[in-house]
Amino acid sequence: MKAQVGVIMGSKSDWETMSLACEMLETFNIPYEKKVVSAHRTPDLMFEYAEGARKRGIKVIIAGAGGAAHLPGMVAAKTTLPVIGVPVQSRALNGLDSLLSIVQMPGGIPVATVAIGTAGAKNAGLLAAQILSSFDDSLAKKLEEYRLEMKAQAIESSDQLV
Ligand SMILES: Nc1c(C(=O)O)ncn1[C@@H]1O[C@H](COP(=O)(O)O)[C@@H](O)[C@H]1O
Repeated sequence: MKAQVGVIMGSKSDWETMSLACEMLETFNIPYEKKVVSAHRTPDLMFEYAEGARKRGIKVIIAGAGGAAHLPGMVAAKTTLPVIGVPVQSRALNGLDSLLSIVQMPGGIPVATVAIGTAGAKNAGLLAAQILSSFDDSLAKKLEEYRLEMKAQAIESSDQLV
């Protein structure tokens, strides 16, 4: 099936984080593609990817990068698709550098920035699913079920406070 979500990351070393976004997309049976693309190391490929994404049927892009994390913002500059930015936790500055590089976009070029690290990556997958659910009732239903399951687990967890 044709990919609806493009999951890109600055390096293979980001996969440990970005795989959480992919797992979430798999939970909701959303077809996706994954690729290493870097604003710094493969700028031409990044432009090509961003410019061609909509034409190829991609509806949402999830872009993760660490450190000087320019990838999400630069991809957003070259497409009008929604871009979700995942700040990967860096070793030197714990991901604060990644977060600030992604979140402070200039007016006119938005990136929906999630939290640092794996929790952010998981939410990025979920947010992509929620965006797609605006035009897909069966996906909206699956998201409702996911919420109900989470609620039941939270309520049950009280019994485990021993
Ligand atoms: N921030 C970027 C970009 C970019 O923004 O285009 N490309 C690679 N990187 C980041 O460099 C970190 C270290 O990469 P390596 O582990 O390959 O040295 C990764 O977290 C990657 O996202």
